[in-house]
Amino acid sequence: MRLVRTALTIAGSDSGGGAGIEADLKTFTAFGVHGLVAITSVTAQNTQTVTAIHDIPPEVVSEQIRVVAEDIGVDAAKTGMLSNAEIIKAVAKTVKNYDFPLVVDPVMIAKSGAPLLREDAVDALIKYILPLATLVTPNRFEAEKLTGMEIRNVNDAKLAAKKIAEETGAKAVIVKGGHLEGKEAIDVLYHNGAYKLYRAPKVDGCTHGTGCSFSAAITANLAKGLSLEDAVSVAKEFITLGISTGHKIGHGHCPVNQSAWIEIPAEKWRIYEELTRAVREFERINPIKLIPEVGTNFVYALPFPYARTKEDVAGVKGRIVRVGNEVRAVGSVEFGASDHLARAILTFMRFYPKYRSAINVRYSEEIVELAKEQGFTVSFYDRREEPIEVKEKEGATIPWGIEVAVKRINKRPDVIYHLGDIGKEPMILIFGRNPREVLDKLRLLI
Ligand SMILES: Nc1ncnc2c1ncn2[C@@H]1O[C@H](COP(=O)(O)OP(=O)(O)OP(=O)(O)O)[C@@H](O)[C@H]1O
Ligand SMILES: Cc1ncc(COP(=O)(O)O)c(N)n1
Repeated sequence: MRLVRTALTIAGSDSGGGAGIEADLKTFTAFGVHGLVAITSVTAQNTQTVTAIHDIPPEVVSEQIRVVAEDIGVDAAKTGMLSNAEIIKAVAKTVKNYDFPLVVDPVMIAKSGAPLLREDAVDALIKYILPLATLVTPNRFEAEKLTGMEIRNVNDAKLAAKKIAEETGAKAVIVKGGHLEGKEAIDVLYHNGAYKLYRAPKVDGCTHGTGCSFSAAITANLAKGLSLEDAVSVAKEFITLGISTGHKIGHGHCPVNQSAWIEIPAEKWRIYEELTRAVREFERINPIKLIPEVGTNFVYALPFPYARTKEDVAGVKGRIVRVGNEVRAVGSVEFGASDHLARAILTFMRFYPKYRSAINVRYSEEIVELAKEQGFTVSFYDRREEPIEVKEKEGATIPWGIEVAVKRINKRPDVIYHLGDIGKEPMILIFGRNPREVLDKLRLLI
């Protein structure tokens, strides 16, 4: 028996790696599904434009489907850019020979505005492909084209989803809300005579390849045996994360980040292990004199572009404190466990993204002097110079202070200190790329 699930994408290639089969394969990988491909068309494309389209002969498209289906087996498939009526007919004829679920993303126009389906092929799509669909995933404009209706809101989307299902014989339809007005991206699923809404906050980010990646995520999860409703739920979470964490590459619409889905959990585990080890080492060093009244924290943030809020920064729950003659971590390493130091590292990372770890220790003039003698770059901020509007804003002091200290010198600081204020203990912060580097610097100060 084959243990790994497989998903097939029948779609066009995007040389920019943002949409099409490239997006589909990355998405399949993110879900641990083995990806198979049948390329329909090769596009010369970047984030701004499509400059050339070379369609693959229909019999070659069919043959790609046949060979993988017969040798490897297909657990679920999707279609993307089908380009012309001949390819559509060939794909329909071939997929009919198999009984895998088929997700149809009725791709018509690229984000950049280029047509990806010939005008005269829309009828063929409706006639030959949609009746075979387990699910059709039109966006607002595609749903308008398929129904002839105008879609402005969720109610219109509901009517359109039902109309497409009833008129084409598709088993289910989801009208996507990425292009509808409003603060939320609401997708409307019509399946078995009932509606289900999928909601997510509309995020500012990278949207090239959203439709491809969303339908590929549904396909991967159908291949893994999830119900249609559950597969859509996971895909919705996946696409929202992918849009918000997209790398801003190119000069047009930047692409969805499919790897965030696996990279973030993998990085979190690595961070947890490294920081836990470093905290144990810190306890072993037992630097009693370095522990401030408020305790020490030791933090390690997710890499760029994933470090955004304190929940993306690991720290020690309850901090590290003095217990008699010993230095002890109160709780274990957790994401979201630090507030102050998390804000400090997030600000530092805006200037030096590779410097993801920090520790705070008791202030003393000797340590600042020792740091300078060791050749560390030292900077500071003065809480008494904090502007009133910053003082009044909850949680704004530390980001302000770190920014002031970083900008004070034109070199990356290893150490930043402040002398405190009324009711605020003075403090020294040590920065490094990782907890090991922070500990190495700290050792030189003992
Ligand atoms: N800015 C956004 N924030 C959150 N979710 C979004 C955003 N834009 C689109 N989505 C979601 O992404 C998925 C794809 O929807 P969209 O309407 O963008 O598809 P599409 O237009 O077919 O994409 P493409 O243009 O890549 O083909 C849907 O779940 C949609 O709700
Ligand atoms: C080969 C191919 N397939 C699909 C899309 C649609 O994606 P988008 O609308 O995000 O550009 C594309 N641009 N290129």
